[in-house]
Amino acid sequence: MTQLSAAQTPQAKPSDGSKALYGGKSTRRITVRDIAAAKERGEKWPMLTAYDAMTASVFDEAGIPVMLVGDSAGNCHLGYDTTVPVTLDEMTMLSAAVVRGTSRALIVGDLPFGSYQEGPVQALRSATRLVKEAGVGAVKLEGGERSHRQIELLVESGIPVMAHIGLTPQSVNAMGYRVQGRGEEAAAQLMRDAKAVQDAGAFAVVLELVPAELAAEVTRMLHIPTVGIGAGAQTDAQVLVWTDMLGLTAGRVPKFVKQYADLRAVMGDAAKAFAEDVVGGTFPREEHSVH
Ligand SMILES: Nc1nc(=O)c2c([nH]1)NC[C@@H]1CN(c3ccc(C(=O)N[C@@H](CCC(=O)O)C(=O)O)cc3)CN21
Ligand SMILES: CC(C)C(=O)C(=O)O
Ligand SMILES: [Mg+2]
Repeated sequence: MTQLSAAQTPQAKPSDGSKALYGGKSTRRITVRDIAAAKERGEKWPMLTAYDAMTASVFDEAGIPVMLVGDSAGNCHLGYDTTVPVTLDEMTMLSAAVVRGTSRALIVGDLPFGSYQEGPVQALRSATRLVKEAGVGAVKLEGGERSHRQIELLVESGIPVMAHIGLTPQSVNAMGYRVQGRGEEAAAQLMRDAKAVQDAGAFAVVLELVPAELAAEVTRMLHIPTVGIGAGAQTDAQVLVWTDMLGLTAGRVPKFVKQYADLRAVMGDAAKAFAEDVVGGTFPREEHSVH
C-alpha cells in the first residue's frame, strides 16, 4: 500500500502556516523534528550563517529558523584564506556566541577540518564539545559515503547531523572550488553520497555547487530536506554566507550569491563621516558632552 504523508491525506486540514519554520507562531527553539515536519508539508526554508551573537540576534529577530555557525568563519570572520586552518576551539567559541545571541533558531555548528576525519570516535569527541560547551542543537560535517560511519555514531549518540556533499570546501587542496556532479559518473557518485548520508541518519543535507537538475533529482529522491547553495531552486532550503548576502565580504564572492544589501559601503561611509567629524572638530558637539 502506498503511504500518504500527512499533507496528502484527504482529511488533513489545509496548512494555515501557523507551524511554518519561517513566519510561524511558535517562539520556542526549533528542533530537527520541526525540520522533518517542514519537508512533510513541502515547505521551503531559509538558513544563514552567523559567527557572533550580535549578528545572530538580528537574524533570530528576523525569523531565520536555522543558523549555521559555518567554518566559513575562517575566511569571512577570522581573516584566514580558506576554511582549512579553522580549529575546534575557534568553532566552539563562535558557536557559543551564536547560541547566546538567539532564542528561536536551531543552531548548527560546523565541525572544522581535522576534527572528524580520523574516525567516528574523534567525530563524537569533537561534536560533543560543540553540544556541551557551545550548546548547539546539531552539527554539520562534510562528506557523503566517506563520512557515513561518523554520521552513524553521532546520530546513535543523540547528536543530530546535517551532512554536506557536492563541493566540500575543506577538501579545497584536493578538489579546488569546482562544480561537482557534472557528467554521468560524478552524478552517480553524488546520488550515492546523498543516499549514504540519509541512511546513516542525517536530518538534512547541504548540496553545494551542483547542477540544478541533479539537485532537484536528489531532493525528490530523499525524505530528508536538501539545503542548496549554488544548487538551483528545487532544494527544500537555501543557505547563504551572511557576509556575502549583505555585501560585507571583501573581494570576489561566488556567482550563486544574491546580494541583498551593501553593508560594506554603509559601514565604510559611516566610518569616513565619523573621521571627518573628528578631524574637522564637529564631533563631539555639546549634546555629546558631559559637564
Ligand atoms: N565568502 C564565502 N562564501 C561562500 O559561499 C563560502 C565561503 N566563503 N567559504 C567556504 C565555502 C567555499 N565556497 C565556495 C568557494 C568558491 C567558489 C567558487 O569560486 N565558485 C566559482 C564557480 C566555480 C565553477 O564554476 O566551477 C564561482 O565563480 O562561483 C564557490 C563556493 C562556499 N563557501
Ligand atoms: C557554505 C556553508 C554550507 C558552510 O559550510 C559554511 O558556511 O561553512
Ligand atoms: Mg562549512
